[in-house]
Amino acid sequence: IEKRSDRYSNSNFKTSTDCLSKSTLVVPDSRETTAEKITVCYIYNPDLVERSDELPKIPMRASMVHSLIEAYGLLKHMQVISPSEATLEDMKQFHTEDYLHFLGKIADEDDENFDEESHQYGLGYDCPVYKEVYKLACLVSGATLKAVDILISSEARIVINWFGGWHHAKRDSAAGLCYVNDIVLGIQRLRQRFDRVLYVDLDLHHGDGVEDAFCTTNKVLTVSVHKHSPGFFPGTGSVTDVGVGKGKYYCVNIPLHDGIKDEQFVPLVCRILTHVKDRYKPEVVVCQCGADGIAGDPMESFNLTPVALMKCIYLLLSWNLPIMLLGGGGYNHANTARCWTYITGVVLGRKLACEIPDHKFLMEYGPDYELQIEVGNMKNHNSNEYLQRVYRQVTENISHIV
Ligand SMILES: O=C(CCc1ccccc1NC(=O)c1cccc(C(F)(F)F)c1)NO
Ligand SMILES: [Zn+2]
Repeated sequence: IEKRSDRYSNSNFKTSTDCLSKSTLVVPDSRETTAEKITVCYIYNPDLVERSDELPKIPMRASMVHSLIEAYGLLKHMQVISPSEATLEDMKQFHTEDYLHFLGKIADEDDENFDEESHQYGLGYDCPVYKEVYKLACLVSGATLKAVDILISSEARIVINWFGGWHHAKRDSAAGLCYVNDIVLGIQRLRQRFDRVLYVDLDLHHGDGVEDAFCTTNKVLTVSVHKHSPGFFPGTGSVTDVGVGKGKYYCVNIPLHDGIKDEQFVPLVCRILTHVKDRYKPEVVVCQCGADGIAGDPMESFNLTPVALMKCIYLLLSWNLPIMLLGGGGYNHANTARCWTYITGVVLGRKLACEIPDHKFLMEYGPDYELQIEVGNMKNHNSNEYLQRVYRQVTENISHIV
């Protein structure tokens, strides 16, 4: 029986010239083990995907992610769990009644123009108003809450919800394409069972909605690594942003500039996460795996490959704590599907073929039709001196964690 500490142990962390990139993690094919002892739950149902497909700015992305995971034959190695919709009561644990009622009103009344009211709830250009938005909010929140229930009941210790991770939403408004903050709702519920929650945000953007929700408490430690440049959304998340009151030093921000590559990103993030683990001793981990920092994303910011995200997640998995993996940004839909499918494969300890298998969306993966993503070659504005300075400031902040 393969133990989790074996599957994700560093000794297993072999790199090899696999198709994904020159240094790729190759874990022993789990067929070698007599039986998979590690249960991985995958949150999915057709409604959740259909509604997520309707999200403005990422049309059909959810279907592409799920279809690629299915095409690689990974569903049979996971417990596929169908979530129910969150209730108004569930969402009121974070969001205001006014905001939720407004979302609900959009669904009920027809083409009444909500223009003036919309803006006070952050709806409009960045977060377009659309009829089914309340339904989406219930499904997405329900999915993450279901994932949390699985961790709380110890049914599994690894749960994946690629349809969640909407880290910008505020208690009384939508923001940055996020209509409901499923992550905050999930962490609030985790706190009913776990004393110390670690939140890690790997998305290109600062996880401001989650940080704001927990910046005054030491019961949730948020770590966000993100692009931090003048005028880049949301603009928060500087290294001096450490939290307030009892939460002071329990917000960790790793601000980066354009062009960072795996080789700089992985050591910086993994060293910081290791310091955080040693000092904070979290009991459960939530990781937002936004893929808009991957090379080829229209955000055109970072030069990461999926291997970078995978190596950070692999470190988190090696801690042998209950963990929830969530989606997030990612606007090159094929690359986002490639990234999250690759991560799903690694979590399962399965090597994936380089060739994208034939499936409904195969044409989206041309012209190479490969799982690998070419390393980006945008100019790197992160000097080693800059990264050293950030690392020193962050570790100095972390040293105050008791
Ligand atoms: O990815 C995000 C939110 C990104 C965002 C924040 C605020 C306003 C708009 C956006 N999203 C975009 O700008 C966006 C979304 C989809 C596709 C594009 C594209 F133009 F880069 F393709 C851009 N958070 O993790
Ligand atoms: Zn993002």
